[in-house]
Amino acid sequence: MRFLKGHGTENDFIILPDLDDDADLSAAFVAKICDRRSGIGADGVLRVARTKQSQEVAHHAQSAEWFMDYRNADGGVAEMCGNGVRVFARYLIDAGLTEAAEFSVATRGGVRKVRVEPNGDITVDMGKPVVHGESVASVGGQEYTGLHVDMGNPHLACAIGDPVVQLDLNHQPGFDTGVFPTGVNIELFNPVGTSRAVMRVFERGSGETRSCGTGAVATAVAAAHLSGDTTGTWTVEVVGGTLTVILEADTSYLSGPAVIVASGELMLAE
Ligand SMILES: N[C@@H](CCC[C@H](N)C(=O)O)C(=O)O
Repeated sequence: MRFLKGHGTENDFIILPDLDDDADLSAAFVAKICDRRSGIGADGVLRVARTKQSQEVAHHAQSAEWFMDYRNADGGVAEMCGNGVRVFARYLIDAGLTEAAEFSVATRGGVRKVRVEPNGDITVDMGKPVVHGESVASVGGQEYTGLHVDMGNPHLACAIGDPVVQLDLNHQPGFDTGVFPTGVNIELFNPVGTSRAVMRVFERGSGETRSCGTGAVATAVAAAHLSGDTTGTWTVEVVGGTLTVILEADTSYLSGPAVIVASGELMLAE
């Protein structure tokens, strides 16, 4: 099986072109190839399939030719991945599977519009974030209150006073399983002024990653919320780089770099 490797602000993915939707990826196989010692190593897998041939999203075939089938590093399925969509778009362009500068990608969380910027960055229309209220995460014995934001996938974005660089994110943070029965992506951030945040993230199914696109938007929403705002432009600094988030009344945008760094033949079998 052919694979490629790419990343968006160091949120890294294995890309599996499966254009006719023939592969049946097991969770164990995904976990095996994402293992950083015995596999290729990645935060997740982006399987590329034709929307019309993928039963679970075939109803989106009129709006988007390609389906991003996203899997976390533990093999679990997720609805959306913001950096994943950007890297997926970069792959479609590089592989000549699309020639347009603006196109749509189908995900389990809905159809996402993508645009290539003149500087090569890729912007995704992430849709309208849905704010559900507050909940609590616990990290290293400390409890942090945050905002529950739905970006197609679940997030708890917590503004904290302690410097995020000092957090130990080697272990699963605690969270309210009554509020998040299928797990949650937890962002911890330090607001800097009125339009910047420094963020770390512990992703559902992948552990601490160096960036998370849906998490960056959730962080911008939570940061804006602190000052009673719902719109504005935010710079979100993650461990692996910098993302720009624009919050509008009806939608949100995520922008940043996305690159393909390698391709090869996978020797590991299902
Ligand atoms: N890294 C992603 C989010 C990937 C999915 C997430 N771990 C989940 O389970 O919801 C991003 O860039 O948004």
